[in-house]
Amino acid sequence: MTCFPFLFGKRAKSPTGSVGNDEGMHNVRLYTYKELKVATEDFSLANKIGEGGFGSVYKGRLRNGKLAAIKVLSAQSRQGLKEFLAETKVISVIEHENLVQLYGCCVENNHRILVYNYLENNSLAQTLLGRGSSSLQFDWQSRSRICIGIARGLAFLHEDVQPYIIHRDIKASNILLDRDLTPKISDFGLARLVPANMSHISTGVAGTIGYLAPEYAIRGQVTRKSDIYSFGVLLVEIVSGRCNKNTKLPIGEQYLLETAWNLYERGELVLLVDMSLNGDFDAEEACKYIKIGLLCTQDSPKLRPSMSTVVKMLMGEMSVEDRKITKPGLLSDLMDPRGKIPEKNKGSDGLFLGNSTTSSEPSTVTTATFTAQYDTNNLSSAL
Ligand SMILES: Nc1ncnc2c1ncn2[C@@H]1O[C@H](COP(=O)(O)OP(=O)(O)OP(=O)(O)O)[C@@H](O)[C@H]1O
Repeated sequence: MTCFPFLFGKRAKSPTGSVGNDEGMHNVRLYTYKELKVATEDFSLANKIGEGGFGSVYKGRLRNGKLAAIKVLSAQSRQGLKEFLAETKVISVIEHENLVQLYGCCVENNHRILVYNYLENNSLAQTLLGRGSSSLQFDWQSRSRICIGIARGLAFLHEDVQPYIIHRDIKASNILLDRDLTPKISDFGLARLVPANMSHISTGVAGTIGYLAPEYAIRGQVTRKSDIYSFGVLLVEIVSGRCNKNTKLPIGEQYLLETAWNLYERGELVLLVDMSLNGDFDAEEACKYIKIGLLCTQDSPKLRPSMSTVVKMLMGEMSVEDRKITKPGLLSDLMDPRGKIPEKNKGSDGLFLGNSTTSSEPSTVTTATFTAQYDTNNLSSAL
């Protein structure tokens, strides 16, 4: 294995994680294609563990004996060498207990391959929300630990990394679990760096519709607050053990957030807690978590708490009760019965106006890229 040092500027450190080192130097490990080929037994089907939007993922054993998840980026998601290495450098210096560690990459010829720490217990999508396909048991304590861990990882990206990172694709399939069910946020490296003093960046939208904040889904407006919205959806999924949408349920109960809001209004939030816990949970805490989920998904980005506040609320260091909770922003509310977004819900320039106030933080507007992927006039099939 070849190891090349890259020069880095000085980066901040946090008590729970680190970004870079004081010497300003960091090694990005460059793997040869041959080593990764050997590690994955020629990228065999037997070693293929997943397929995502960016390419295929293989399990492999590296020469040093460590297991790795080896993500082979598809031709469409391949960047030029310079950009790829720049991004890899940024990602590989970020270390936190709740983030998947990037070991290094391979850039030989046209190959663009990322090598990550391998997590034994799959994603939350395949386990907790995987409808009995996993033997893992998630009692209330482990769910609570998972929620707090994800919140910490995201708070680290949002508030400790300089310049901060917006994940843009927080969802159950991007939360991997290690042997002890410690959650690790994956794919954060595929987000783009947003310099604190920069107002806009323009890149493709990578989110999954059910987790998207309305302002993101309609205007392609990406801020830390849109990540916080997605986290709120995920939080309610973890407590309820349900996916954000279930078409098998009667109309009116299909959208998890809508159900959560209705139950909140009726003072019956406890009914949303996963029945598979058989009542063995701290009801007050579970309801508090759902309330935090509702706060995170408020229609107005301004009303959503920061991730460090969310961590404090989850840990009981800050009260949720003194916060006014209004109806969450629901994309389904903006559509007419045919699944179209009426003109009145869009701005004069074709952007959604809704009833939200403008986010106070710099945002990313990627409307053109977004509409290329999802027809915003017909979101019902995607929702
Ligand atoms: N570090 C890892 N350790 C173990 N398994 C992993 C790791 N990274 C990815 N996987 C597996 O590969 C699958 C695909 O991952 P990937 O991140 O490419 O796509 P995704 O998150 O499922 O979808 P999308 O690309 O739409 O976000 C995951 O669901 C998981 O099962």
